[in-house]
Amino acid sequence: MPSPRSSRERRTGSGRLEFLSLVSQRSPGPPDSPSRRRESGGSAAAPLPEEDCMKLNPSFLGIALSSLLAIDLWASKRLGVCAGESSAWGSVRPLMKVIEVSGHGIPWLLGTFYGLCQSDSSAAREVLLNLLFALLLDLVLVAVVKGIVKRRRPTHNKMDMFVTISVDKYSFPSGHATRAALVCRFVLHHLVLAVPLRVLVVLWALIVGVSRVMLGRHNVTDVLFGLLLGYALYSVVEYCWLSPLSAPALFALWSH
Ligand SMILES: CC(C)=CCC/C(C)=C/CC/C(C)=C/COP(=O)(O)O
Repeated sequence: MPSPRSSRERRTGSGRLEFLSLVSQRSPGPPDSPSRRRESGGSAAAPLPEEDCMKLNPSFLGIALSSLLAIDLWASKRLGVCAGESSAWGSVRPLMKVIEVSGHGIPWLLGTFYGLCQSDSSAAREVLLNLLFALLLDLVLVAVVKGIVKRRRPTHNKMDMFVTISVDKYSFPSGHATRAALVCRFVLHHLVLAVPLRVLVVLWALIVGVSRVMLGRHNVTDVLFGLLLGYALYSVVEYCWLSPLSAPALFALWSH
């Protein structure tokens, strides 16, 4: 009966044992070709491609991210209570859609542009011009991140949104959430409002965020990241603040 060792060892003329590597016994070809798989007979000795090894030994970060993703998908599905007319809170869907329009890019862009054309004080023009710049920057940033991440919207989402652009088939981050956080910080910094109104502005931003998940448009992490991104974006807008001194040509366009 041949010993198990004999299949992997060969005696040379000098009597020394020469170890044959399994790799050298295999036929040439790509590492994971069907012929190679057939020859190895699926035995445990065949080395795995590097990416498979990584799947078998996921890092702590990998496990944490997969768990977060699983919780995110589960929570988003449960919270998507207005995703359709027949959903648990389907009757609230029309109200959620009004909130959706209140955070949409078109009314904000058109409203700011209209205000800019109507304003007769240079201080108001400066604020509105910067708001317009902030809204455009937000649209571009969200489109770039959506295009890079390419995360699909939740499967329970009904794609019946008011005016979208091509990247809006993706969900990460929520454009409504970034805009709500950005506009909220902008308004709180540049408009003198009574405390109840300031509270209302913050509530509006939070409700816009929550409504994205309830409508089934987004997962929870899309909205949380969107709110953070919009919050951070306001700091960029403040840093790049346009004034008659820094952008005289732009202000000359709007002076009557
Ligand atoms: C000037 C210009 C290109 C305007 C485009 C305005 C527009 C269609 C914005 C899209 C707003 C939108 C539907 C964002 C998606 O929000 P999510 O919260 O669903 O990510």
